[in-house]
Amino acid sequence: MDSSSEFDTQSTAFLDWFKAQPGTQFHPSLRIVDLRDRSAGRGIIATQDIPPDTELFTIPRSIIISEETSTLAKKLPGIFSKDETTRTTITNGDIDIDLDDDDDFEESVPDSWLNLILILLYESLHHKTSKWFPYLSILPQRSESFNTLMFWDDRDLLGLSGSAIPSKIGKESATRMFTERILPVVKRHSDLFYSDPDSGMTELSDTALLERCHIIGSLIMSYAFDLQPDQDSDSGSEEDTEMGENDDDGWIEDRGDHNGSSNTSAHTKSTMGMVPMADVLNADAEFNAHLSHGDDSLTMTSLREIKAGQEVLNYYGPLPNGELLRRYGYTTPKHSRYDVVEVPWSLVKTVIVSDYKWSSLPSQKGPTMVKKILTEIERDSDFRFELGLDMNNFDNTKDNEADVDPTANAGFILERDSGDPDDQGLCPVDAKFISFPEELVDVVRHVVTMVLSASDPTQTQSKNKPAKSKSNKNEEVKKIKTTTLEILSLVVRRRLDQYPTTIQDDENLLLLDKTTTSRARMAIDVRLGEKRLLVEALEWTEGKLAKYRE
Ligand SMILES: C[S@@+](CC[C@H](N)C(=O)[O-])C[C@H]1O[C@@H](n2cnc3c(N)ncnc32)[C@H](O)[C@@H]1O
Repeated sequence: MDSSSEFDTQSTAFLDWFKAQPGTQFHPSLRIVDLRDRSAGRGIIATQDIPPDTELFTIPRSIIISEETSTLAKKLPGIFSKDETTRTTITNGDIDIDLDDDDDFEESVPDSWLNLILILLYESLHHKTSKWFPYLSILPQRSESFNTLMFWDDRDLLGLSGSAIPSKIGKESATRMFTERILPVVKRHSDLFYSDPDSGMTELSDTALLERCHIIGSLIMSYAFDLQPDQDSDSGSEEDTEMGENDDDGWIEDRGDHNGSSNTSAHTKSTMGMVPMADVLNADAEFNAHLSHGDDSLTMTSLREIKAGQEVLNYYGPLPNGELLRRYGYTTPKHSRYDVVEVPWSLVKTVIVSDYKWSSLPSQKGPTMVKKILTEIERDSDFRFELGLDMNNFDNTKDNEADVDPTANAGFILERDSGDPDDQGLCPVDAKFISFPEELVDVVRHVVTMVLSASDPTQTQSKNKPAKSKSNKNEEVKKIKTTTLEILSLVVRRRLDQYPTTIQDDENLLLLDKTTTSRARMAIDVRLGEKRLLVEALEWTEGKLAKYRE
């Protein structure tokens, strides 16, 4: 059988299996299709126009793979008990494992992500006899099937030089966690995990098991859903929850980050599950379908009319392309509205101390004075807190440095004002850069004020200095503002310099280089999007400066 007919046969077997499960529904105007020609795997399209608010498909909770339905969870109740005695906190790509006093973590792995890895590991080792066999058959099972950053080699990752995204892959911390939390469970219960005589599977080596854990971990990251208890019984307005909006901030995202790289605690009340059919949908920043979580079933509904031939699209959240690539292994033009650039505090400091020409300071003493002011700010924990320099908000690789220098991981995130998608899944307004992060502006302004006043003779001389006139004061405020903007402009330029290629290079590569492989192309999308954001920030800053200079 050639690859395309095998692909279609598996899709058909899966659809037949799905329809045969009690409680499922599948709209007759939908078809599962092969989108591999545009590197999008399987997807679902409408075969006829589908009106808004139509139930596209319904998935009973009984066919979701989760702790509630898994055989393994029933066989090892101790491990899957809700009585949690260990805690895994995931922050910025680093994972702290906080073991119970008796260190008996093996019998109690509470983390919903780890639980689902164990469950899927068990199901994959019992593939042929699993009640989910047709579903498991359409899920990616080999590392070559993934484009998520976890599986990129060093050469692929070179394409992302300059971007902060490679520092968030977290492969080592995931390996450590699998070694400490998954492998001991599998070894202790090898009779269960390798009990399927049809699989012909002998016990896997540690290396092979770890490889499987990475594949399943990545599968969960890009396919699993956070299962909310029952949205319909929420206290919020029913219409809102049905439309998939929560009360405070718009769209509920079905997916958390389960690879340890956002400020997500993996220790949440909701469980995670693999939801057949819902995970056949691809997604984009503009989408036309939404999954709502009912008591007994989950329902995918159309948010607006879906024309015949159009793809049904879900939503993974307001993710920048770098993050979309890391978690899901693809990029789209629409997601670039959410692109971000990280600016480390160390770069801001270099600009303030070495790059910026402080015209009001004597040339020899200047840098020493600026350095002294910065050191005082950094030493004072109140100041650090006030100016946002206590944030360990990115770059998980610098743990040891953080012990010595509490500002080692501090930084700022530049982004556009992008708004939320509306209730039809559309983004009606263009995303625009409208300001630097408040903390960055505050800290630069603070340093500027201190440096300027330290170098102003009227501030440092006598006790009976003359009171400043109003116009002098205005001049002073203007000087602080322009200096702050000039420094910010330099910061952006220096940040741009950190990318080995220019925007023009990248645009030419996209247009001219026909040999560009798909990973190389996605890397260009990420770095180009980030550089375009920086240029927008630069133009915004220069526009402001021009106004002040007038
Ligand atoms: C939940 S699955 C969707 C079904 C998937 N296409 C398949 O063949 O099984 C998520 C994965 O689909 C792919 N995907 C989702 N949306 C996409 C898009 N707009 N363009 C390209 N690939 C997409 C990515 O590989 C992602 O990790």
